[in-house]
Amino acid sequence: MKIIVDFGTALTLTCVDTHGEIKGVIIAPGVITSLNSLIGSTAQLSDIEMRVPKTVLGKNTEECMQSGVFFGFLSMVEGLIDKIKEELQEKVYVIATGGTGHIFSELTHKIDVYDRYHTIKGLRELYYKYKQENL
Ligand SMILES: Nc1ncnc2c1ncn2[C@@H]1O[C@H](COP(=O)(O)OP(=O)(O)O)[C@@H](O)[C@H]1O
Ligand SMILES: CC(C)(COP(=O)(O)O)[C@@H](O)C(=O)NCCC(=O)O
Repeated sequence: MKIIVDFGTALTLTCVDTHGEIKGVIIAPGVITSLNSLIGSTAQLSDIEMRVPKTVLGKNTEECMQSGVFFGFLSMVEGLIDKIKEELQEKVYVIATGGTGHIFSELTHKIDVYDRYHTIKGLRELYYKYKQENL
């Protein structure tokens, strides 16, 4: 079983079995989408440097927001991976991709590999599959 965690505009977790069949999907707001929404919905919170803070407890507004963004989303992803494992009772191999995926893959052992071009590779596979079938 594989889980593909896509850190894009949306944060999606797609679970695929060994036959390539989709077992189910989770869609949540993406990291930057969520941060932009927070900034846009408040008067005093402005943009932050995209940096992982040293401690989970922030001592100024920027560190507090960095903690929420990085450790918050990290905990969500780790928690969701565990919940999928629990539900399926199977070992899973976790692949991360998408805009901010490289940052999160370095923060957890629950992600096995970061593949920046995973979605594009999938589209290429589909292109050749259907091209062959239509010949
Ligand atoms: N190198 C990067 N570092 C940090 N954030 C990025 C980077 N590249 C893209 N993003 C953010 O990731 C999101 C887009 O994700 P991406 O995987 O590129 O596309 P899609 O939304 O189509 O899956 C946007 O919110 C964008 O701001
Ligand atoms: C969940 C998504 C917004 C993710 O988009 P992404 O972050 O990859 O750009 C996109 O895959 C989507 O619009 N899915 C729709 C699925 C449906 O309507 O069933």
